[in-house]
Amino acid sequence: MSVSTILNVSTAKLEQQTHGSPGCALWDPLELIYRMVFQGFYNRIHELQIYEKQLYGPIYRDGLKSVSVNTPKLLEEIMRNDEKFPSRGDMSVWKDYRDMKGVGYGPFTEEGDKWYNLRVMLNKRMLHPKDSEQYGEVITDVVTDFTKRIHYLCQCSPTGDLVTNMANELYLFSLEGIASILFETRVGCLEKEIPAGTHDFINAISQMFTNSMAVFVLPKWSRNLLPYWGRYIAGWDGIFSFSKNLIDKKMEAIQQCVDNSQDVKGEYLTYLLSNTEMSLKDVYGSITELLLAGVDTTSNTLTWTLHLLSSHPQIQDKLYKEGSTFIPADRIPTAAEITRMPYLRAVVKEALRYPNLSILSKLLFLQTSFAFCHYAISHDEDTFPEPFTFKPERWLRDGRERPNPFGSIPFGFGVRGCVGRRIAELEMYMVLFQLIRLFEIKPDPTMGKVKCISRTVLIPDQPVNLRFVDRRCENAV
Ligand code: HEM
Repeated sequence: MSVSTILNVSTAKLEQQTHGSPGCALWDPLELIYRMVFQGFYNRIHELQIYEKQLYGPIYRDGLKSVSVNTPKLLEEIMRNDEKFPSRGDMSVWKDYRDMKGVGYGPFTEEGDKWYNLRVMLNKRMLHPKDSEQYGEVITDVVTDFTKRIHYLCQCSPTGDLVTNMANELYLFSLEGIASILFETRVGCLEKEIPAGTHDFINAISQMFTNSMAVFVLPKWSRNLLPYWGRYIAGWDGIFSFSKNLIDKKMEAIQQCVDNSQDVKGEYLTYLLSNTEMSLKDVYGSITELLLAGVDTTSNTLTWTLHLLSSHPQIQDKLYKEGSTFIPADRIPTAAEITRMPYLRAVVKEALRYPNLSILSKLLFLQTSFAFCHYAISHDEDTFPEPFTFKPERWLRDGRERPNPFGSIPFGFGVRGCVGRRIAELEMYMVLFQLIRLFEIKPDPTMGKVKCISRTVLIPDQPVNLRFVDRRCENAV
């Protein structure tokens, strides 16, 4: 059955048509529990998608009553019919905190025309490919500090070149990067001693996320009986108080300039704070949600990319050669230059497809809840020959046939797509360029084979350690 057929029938008709017709299974919620618990798919949701595709075909009604879609063509057909105000699934537990404390909504929690108006303002200076160029210098400073930290960590390691738990280091890098753009100030994540306020903020984010699943699944009446809700609220309190403090400081600085008749200079936060259509409450809500969206996503992608590069030395070599050809060794590339490096772009695009950050997304469309199985889609054999091989070349624009773009949409698509895409890409290109220029990255021989496990995103099943062999020492030998 094609998606257009589905879009043209009512939900009731869909029930009839999917029940028992070939390729369209309507399976029981109990089957889902069986798959998760007894077949062990609990932390391998991505593999479950491939398994179900083989069983039920490209489109079927799943045990949660959503219509699951798992080919690029069908995904494209639905996405291109998207509504003006697409809905982001259930964000009620995030909204509960904001309603309770009278805090503003941001792009994740806002809906309908309010969401649309917010996005119109947030997109400016962020979403256009050229917009990220203004953040080049800020990111270069963060990258420079990060490479110093890598040198320092290597020196502290017994072999002189090992960094353990890269995900943790890249989390600090991503938080410092996005915070320095959003707050227009550094927050000290890459210092040897992380400042206490920043440390508390990192703990608050972790506390909020750790308790959110329990808060989401447990009934509301249990909130005052069990500890999760209290911890979840305390997490959010810590997150908002950190953001508010930095935004208020910026506001004071702007006010001082205005009082002294000086020009107000600044970037994103200054623009939002000076925007008369945005209340201070909107700014607190939006900046906080942008911040949360921009840390794990970027750091997880970087962890996978570096792991893949360490296990594919030929690809790493090509990347190094591209960098040396494009930019002289004594110069750091500008944001405009780095976004023009085809192989670097292809490596990041392939890393975003291959372990695949976002495995599942939901969309409510014409009263039908769709579940897009991104892992199955981005491993579709017709679109990606050898889908389980890391092959950046498939994305090069050198005359070869390129895959259907809907085969991999790591940043989403359309008006509700990722607002931070250009910033994330710039951060990733910059830090990868510098790391590959300075080091040859090798796997830690004591580690076993790294597999993917599914949480909200796909993460490695063990801490990823890497060896950073200084290219200057190598060349000297
Ligand atoms: C590798 C890094 C990143 C990836 C893979 C990623 C991916 C995504 C995806 C898949 C969505 C959902 C899109 C949809 O529903 O169609 C999204 C939404 C969003 N992202 Fe990102 N993101 C990344 C980095 C960032 C950064 C750095 C920021 C902040 C500057 C950010 C801010 C947001 C926001 C605010 C939304 C919600 C948009 C809305 O609902 O209007 N993301 N992102």
